[in-house]
Amino acid sequence: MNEKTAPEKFTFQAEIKKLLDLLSHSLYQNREIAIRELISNASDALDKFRFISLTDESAKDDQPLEIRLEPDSENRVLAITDNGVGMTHDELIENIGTIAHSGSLDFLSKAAGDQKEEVSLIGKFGVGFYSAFMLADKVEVLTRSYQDETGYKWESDGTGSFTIESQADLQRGTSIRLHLRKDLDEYTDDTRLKFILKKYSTFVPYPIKIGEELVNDQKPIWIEPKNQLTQEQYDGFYQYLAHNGEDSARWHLHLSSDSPFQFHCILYCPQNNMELMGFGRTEHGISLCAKRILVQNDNRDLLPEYLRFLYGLVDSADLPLNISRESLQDNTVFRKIKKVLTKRVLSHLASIAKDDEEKYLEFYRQFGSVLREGIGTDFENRDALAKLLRFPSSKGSSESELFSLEAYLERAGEDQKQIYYLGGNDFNTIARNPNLEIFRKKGIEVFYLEDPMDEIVLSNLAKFSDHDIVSIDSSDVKLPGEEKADDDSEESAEKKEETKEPATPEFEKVLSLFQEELKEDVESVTKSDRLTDSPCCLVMPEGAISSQLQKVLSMGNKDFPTTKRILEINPDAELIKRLCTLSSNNDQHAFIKQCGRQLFWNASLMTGIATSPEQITENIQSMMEELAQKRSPIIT
Ligand SMILES: Nc1ncnc2c1ncn2[C@@H]1O[C@H](COP(=O)(O)OP(=O)(O)OP(=O)(O)O)[C@@H](O)[C@H]1O
Repeated sequence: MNEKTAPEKFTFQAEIKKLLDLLSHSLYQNREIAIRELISNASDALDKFRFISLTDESAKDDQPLEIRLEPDSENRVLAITDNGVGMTHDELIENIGTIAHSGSLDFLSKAAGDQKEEVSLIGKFGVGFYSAFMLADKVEVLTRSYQDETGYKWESDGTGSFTIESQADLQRGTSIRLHLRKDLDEYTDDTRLKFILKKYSTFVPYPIKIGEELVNDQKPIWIEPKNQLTQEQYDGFYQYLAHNGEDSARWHLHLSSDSPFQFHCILYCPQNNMELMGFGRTEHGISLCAKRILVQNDNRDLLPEYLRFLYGLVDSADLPLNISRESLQDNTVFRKIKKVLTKRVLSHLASIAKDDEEKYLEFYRQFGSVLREGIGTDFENRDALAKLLRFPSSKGSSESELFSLEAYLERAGEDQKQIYYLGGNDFNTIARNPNLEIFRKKGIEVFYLEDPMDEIVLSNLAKFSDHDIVSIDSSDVKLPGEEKADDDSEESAEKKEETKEPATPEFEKVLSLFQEELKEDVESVTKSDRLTDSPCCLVMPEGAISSQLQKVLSMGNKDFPTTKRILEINPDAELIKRLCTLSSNNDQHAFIKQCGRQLFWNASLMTGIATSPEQITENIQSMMEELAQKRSPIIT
């Protein structure tokens, strides 16, 4: 099918039309990144071809893989050409007629609104190719796939449609021909182009030529000794790998090893966590090379999921070149490299924390939400990960002051055998929770967990440095000193009972009236040892999960069985003392029950589990009416 056919005409998706409009009219501040995007696509196409030719004998040829820039100032055309995989007819339609990532348009519309540097993130969202229209008012793509005899020409002026027609005599690969916009003649100027290439594409691992002149040195910096590399070189390589608009990484880790297996590696931690910015789960992987040859550019198995935010490259002479993705995971060297990298990253984080806690916290505020996932998945490195966790606590003044489990234990008394936490909607609400009263009185620190994921992480961890980690809204929480009596012997249980003040018959009566009123709603009503001021609080029965966790789990599943709480009553609270004095009078029992119900509702409101606002308001109103009647018995 070599004879010329009539061009087929296609209309761009509506989304793409909007995108093209934005790219050509609004996002003009940093047009040079379009060159970077097109070079990056060319480099990807060369990677793909190199990988295919490793396993497919028929694809091999002697042509050196390279990228060429051909400026034609007379016709004001710049061509960017590669001899990579090329595209078939269907690939052309599929790859450059649809948007890969649905969020990209929204993002770009916002970026166009404030003209900020976010526009340099274009490449992240699969709109790389379309940036060609920032430079050109007509773009031609001449391409022939390595699998095809026929080549094709794609053409568009970026307004609403594109055409595709077959094209004879094309070499394998792709040539993007940019018909430059008015006033953009500089993009046919060699010096200007060299400047742009040096800025963005130094580390592209293929020769980039302008005419016959080589303009990048493709130096594999990862095999160089660390002390011979400059920060600029590390930054440049980071920009090349990450493509995220950041000038430099938060930190990098350069590792080299010769035995028991050989590998070189540079890992970079970005400044920002894109997941926090609402871009969904991070999808990029690590570039994997065997003897400097790229085997995969987005390997996601080389690091555990909870380190997915890292960018980097790993090169090992001990890895086979032509190995499938699946069997790579079973490869012994691959698995060992993964193990070493994980340990080294965690120890690097520990050393940052040791040297400069504030710097570590800056990292943790960005990536802690991803890192902590490891507690539930990486049992081998659990201890190291646990030391890297940080949480707000009663020692801080807001949710942004974070503390480690180790620092917590350093402050705890010697007789404290448990680590305490309390979950809740936000820092201030947690701080007002009556369950904390005894802890505050005794000066015992409690972690305040406003993020339910933190609670899942801590209940998953369960123990740290021989200390049980417990939620203080559990009925079996032990205060320091109490644990000693917790050896199940009857003798010690009796002693414990003896030290408690016996409940008065009046108080017992109040409890039994409350119990009668609330028998459907609570597990039991008991005397509290943890309250100092408030009249009551709700706690979870022994062994049950915490209130906050229960709330989160029932949000995801309406049928999740709710555990009935225990209502603890403080005999020293003013209100309770007064109810005790009324308890011998049978006529007052209905009122005591009404108070018991309202106290239960109040505690439910504090815990964020109240479900019947209309009943709560009705009850308060009827009590108010009664009070008002006493104050003003006659209506005039
Ligand atoms: N020079 C090229 N050779 C072969 N295929 C190409 C070339 N340029 C683009 N493509 C194809 O077009 C697709 C879309 O390119 P585009 O730059 O818009 O997004 P992307 O490269 O997939 O995403 P990103 O820019 O985030 O890397 C590519 O995935 C690739 O399949």
